[in-house]
Amino acid sequence: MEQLSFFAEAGQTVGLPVDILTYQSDFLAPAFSDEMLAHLIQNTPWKQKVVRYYDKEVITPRLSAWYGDPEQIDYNALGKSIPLKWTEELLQLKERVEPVAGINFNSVLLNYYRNGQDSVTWHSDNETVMGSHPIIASLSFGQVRCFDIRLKENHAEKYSIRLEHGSLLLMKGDLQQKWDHRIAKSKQYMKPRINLTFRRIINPLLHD
Ligand SMILES: O=C(O)CCC(=O)C(=O)O
Ligand SMILES: [Fe+2]
Repeated sequence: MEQLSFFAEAGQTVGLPVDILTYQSDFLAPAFSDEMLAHLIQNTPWKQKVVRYYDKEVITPRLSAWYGDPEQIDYNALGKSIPLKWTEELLQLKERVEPVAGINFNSVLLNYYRNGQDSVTWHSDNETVMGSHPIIASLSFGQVRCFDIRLKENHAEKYSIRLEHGSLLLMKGDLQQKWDHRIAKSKQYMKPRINLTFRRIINPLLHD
């Protein structure tokens, strides 16, 4: 089974299927990204989620936090947990990614991978509350980790992108419908990494 790797060279990502993913390695300046990484690690009320898998309770191998507009959206009615309110820093980042994504986001999920043992398993973000072809903007800070994708119907078709400090990955098109993605564990020494995925929850109450 062959695994292709796409490495960003001077802002160019060779061979990347651009209809589902676009990647910009140097989206945010390194000094700004350093500050943001330290700020987010320090000032986020990180939680380790427990999720039910059939009859088992599984502790997710990473920390997370969920921010959004609790006054605008009835998250409860949509089966989502109530988010924290936007911070200045998160709003600043939201404003940076929106013009590139071409949409406005109303929620962001933060993941904190403390070391190489932290990970997110194969999944797709295909919740109906985001519509069938969501655009999700993903900002990464800290340790470079590999973002793997594989076709749901043919696991042999897979690609990997190294998500760098200050990079922006846009997930779009068929990615959530036809592909799964993950951040695998690593046996190598890994420093902390923070990832932010900006999402647009479709609000039935506002008909948007
Ligand atoms: O950490 C990442 O780059 C991806 C996170 C992710 O897939 C998610 O939060 O749904
Ligand atoms: Fe995801």
